[in-house]
Amino acid sequence: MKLYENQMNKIITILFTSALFLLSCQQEKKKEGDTNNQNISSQKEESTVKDKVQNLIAIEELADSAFVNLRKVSDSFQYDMRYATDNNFLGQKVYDCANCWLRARTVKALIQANKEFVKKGYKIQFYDCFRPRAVQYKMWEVMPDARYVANPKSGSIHNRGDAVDITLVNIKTNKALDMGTDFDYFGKEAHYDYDQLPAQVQENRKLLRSVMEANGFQGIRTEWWHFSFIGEVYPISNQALCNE
Ligand SMILES: C[C@@H](N)C(=O)N[C@H](C)C(=O)O
Ligand SMILES: [Zn+2]
Repeated sequence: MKLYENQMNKIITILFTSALFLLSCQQEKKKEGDTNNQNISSQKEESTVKDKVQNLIAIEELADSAFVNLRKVSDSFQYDMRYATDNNFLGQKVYDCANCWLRARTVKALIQANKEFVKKGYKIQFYDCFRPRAVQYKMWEVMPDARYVANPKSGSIHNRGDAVDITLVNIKTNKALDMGTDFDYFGKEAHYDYDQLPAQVQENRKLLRSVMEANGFQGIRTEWWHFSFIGEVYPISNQALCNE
């Protein structure tokens, strides 16, 4: 009887130990699986980031006069391309595509300016970049006043790919800073030197202008949003807005 009990105990112990062993093997396999899944998903994330960086054009390698689609070079900017909508002073959509085309030298300077804004918690939002001359003619028909629209006969710096209409956006709230008027408000309140505005608005305008000037741009007195890159005046271009 004693012998039988001993043998039964041995069998139970062996069965129990084997069960434990099998269980721990299964858990180990599951852990391995989890780690593999984690590795695969982090590899995926890494390659998405890499693809993003690799897909961007290296601006440093381009000639200053080359035309660049800003979205292909950097993802650090924001866009509200008004002429590709009907929310503008013309009351109609005059661009088929909301691309921001500019000369490479202007893009380089904008990237530097934006880095300074980002350090302060803001980033550039574009209203307009390169503008076809045909649109300049349409604008002049509606607003034939050189304080607000450049005469299409001589052409705007926008038509040459070296001017931008911009504001600043708070990175945390994604809201545009208060500049006192909307973009393309053609009146004295939009003049850079108009001083009947809250101190904060005047500070916002100053911040925008000081960083842009420090990076090679020149503003105009009558529009707080307009900046031209200072340098050789390049010819008027026929760059197509809808190119990739
Ligand atoms: C129309 C306005 N956004 C603008 O850019 N005006 C300047 C003076 C221009 O046409 O060059
Ligand atoms: Zn402008």
